[in-house]
Amino acid sequence: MTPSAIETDGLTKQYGDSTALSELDLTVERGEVYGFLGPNGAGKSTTINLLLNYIKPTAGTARVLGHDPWNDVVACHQRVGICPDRFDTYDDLSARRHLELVIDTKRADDTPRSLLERVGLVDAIDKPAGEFSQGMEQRLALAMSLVGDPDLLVLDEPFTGLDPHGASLVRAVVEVESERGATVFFSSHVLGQVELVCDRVGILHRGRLVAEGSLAELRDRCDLSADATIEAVFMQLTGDSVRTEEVDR
Ligand SMILES: Nc1ncnc2c1ncn2[C@@H]1O[C@H](COP(=O)(O)OP(=O)(O)OP(=O)(O)O)[C@@H](O)[C@H]1O
Repeated sequence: MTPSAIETDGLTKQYGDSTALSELDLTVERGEVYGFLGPNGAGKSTTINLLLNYIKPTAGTARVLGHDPWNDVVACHQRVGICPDRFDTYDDLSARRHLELVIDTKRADDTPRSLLERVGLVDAIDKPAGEFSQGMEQRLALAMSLVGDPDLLVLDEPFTGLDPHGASLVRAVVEVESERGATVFFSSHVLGQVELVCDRVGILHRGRLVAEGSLAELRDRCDLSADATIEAVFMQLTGDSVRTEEVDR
């Protein structure tokens, strides 16, 4: 049986007395587009950083494409495309060179030009990244995440800093990747965009997963009408009255 794209069991991260993530049980199936939502400080980046072995858990386990991210990191990263929330470019290197480095590392056969075409950055192919705007850096990071047709794309806040053209382009990339069979897992505060692309969303609040499901399922859970926006669902589930110990799937 093919393992799930992401599976966590009791995943927990403490910083001193403060709990950034508490006993997260999460399963993202292959081919899903999963939106990971939550207010500032909810634990979204902590979860992503744990899954990518950027930080170690205090407790719990995780599997990424069937691999243990802490003991099998090379196998994990080989088939995962990562678009981080903060991306530091090498100022003197061009977009082309950034992509060549990732293509070499992943032993992929993409070309920088074809990747940059997908993110609308081909005109800047030979420009030093130090001259890029924030949105251009974001597009370059997205192009780098697509190298080698990853089985799992992990996008941390992919819509941040993008104009409406850029946001539409990210959605198109997600759709193409999903049609290709890739799993897409992303965090976002841009709820309108999430609504347009996700099969399922999970909502984190104060380090706990408080709800998970399709938008229709979450509307039902919140007793909201069929035309309620994801923002209305989000506001209800992350209000102070929510009982964070309950996870409703
Ligand atoms: N290195 C650290 N040391 C101490 N506390 C940390 C550290 N990193 C994160 N935290 C805390 O962990 C909690 C979760 O942070 P995290 O960055 O995962 O939230 P987030 O949901 O990604 O937030 P945002 O939407 O603002 O990016 C916050 O309370 C944050 O202050």
